[in-house]
Amino acid sequence: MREAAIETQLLSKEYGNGRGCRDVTITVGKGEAFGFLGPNGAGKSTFVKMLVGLIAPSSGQASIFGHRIGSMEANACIGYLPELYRCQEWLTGLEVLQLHARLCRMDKTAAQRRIPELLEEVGLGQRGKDRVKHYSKGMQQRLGLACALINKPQVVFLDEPSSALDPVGRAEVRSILERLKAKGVTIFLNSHLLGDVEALCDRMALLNDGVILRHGTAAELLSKRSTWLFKVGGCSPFLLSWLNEQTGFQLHETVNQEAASPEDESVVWLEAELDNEEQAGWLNFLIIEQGMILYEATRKKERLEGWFMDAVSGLSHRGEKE
Ligand SMILES: Nc1ncnc2c1ncn2[C@@H]1O[C@H](COP(=O)(O)OP(=O)(O)OP(=O)(O)O)[C@@H](O)[C@H]1O
Repeated sequence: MREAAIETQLLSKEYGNGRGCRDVTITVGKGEAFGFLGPNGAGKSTFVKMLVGLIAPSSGQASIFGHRIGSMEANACIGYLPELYRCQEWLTGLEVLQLHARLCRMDKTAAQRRIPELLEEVGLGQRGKDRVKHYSKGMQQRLGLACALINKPQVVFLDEPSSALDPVGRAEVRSILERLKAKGVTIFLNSHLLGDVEALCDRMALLNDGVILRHGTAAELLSKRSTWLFKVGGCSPFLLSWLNEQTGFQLHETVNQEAASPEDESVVWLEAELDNEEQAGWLNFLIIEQGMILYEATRKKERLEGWFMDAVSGLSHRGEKE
């Protein structure tokens, strides 16, 4: 077990209106990228604000590298990019970073060395002397990231770092985060971009209505469901219902988005949700045994998106009520 970077024990925040988050217990290992997911109003920002010392918990405990959250020692280890970050538009990128370096009480010479390297790191190497008001949203967001990284934090908390960015901006932020992770920085990522979370994060938790519903690695969370596709020739409605009667798998005809439609009308794609490979093997056997042709059997990669929708559908969540 690797050293814990973030540890929380029944951490709760209850605002005057009863909202917030409740009894959150998680551990994030050093160097790990942890994704914090949840619908609007689930309590993700509230949780991060407690960890970075901006709001006081109502109950519970938490530490960053063993230091109590909100303490000078804990704050010295962290970087934070808040949601909808705005910097002073009248300053240049360079000046914004100088300001943050001063706020971190960085030594002047160290700051002089660090700032150009950081601007380079976030792809603003040529634009440091331009005023922020002339930056695109993507550039402002990358400058925000640079501010969060000024003190070479061991842990960075990023609250929706890619919201409001176009696909190019998102890809840029994602590659900065990948480089940070490769350097061993612990990343705590609040995001609605499930593709980014799936690609970057080692583990993730799903928060709804202030409580954690599930947590684990993507493989652990997604392993329970898997959709299989079978390309079958010579299938008829009679054979399809026979297969369903035999197996109870609710096999049905579908369109495979990732493959061209079969030219021959007697060839179809069949889809079923299966628990394991044995069930797929059994279906392969029955298809062939009944004289059909099995061209292909493939497992569709489950996207986190589908899992997220399933996990929160039918549940009340606070975003709906607002
Ligand atoms: N200062 C506050 N006072 C009262 N209620 C608050 C306060 N801040 C947040 N809330 C409420 O607490 C709940 C959790 O809010 P929070 O911003 O933490 O959710 P979130 O998961 O980050 O949402 P989003 O994805 O929309 O940013 C919401 O119902 C919100 O309205």
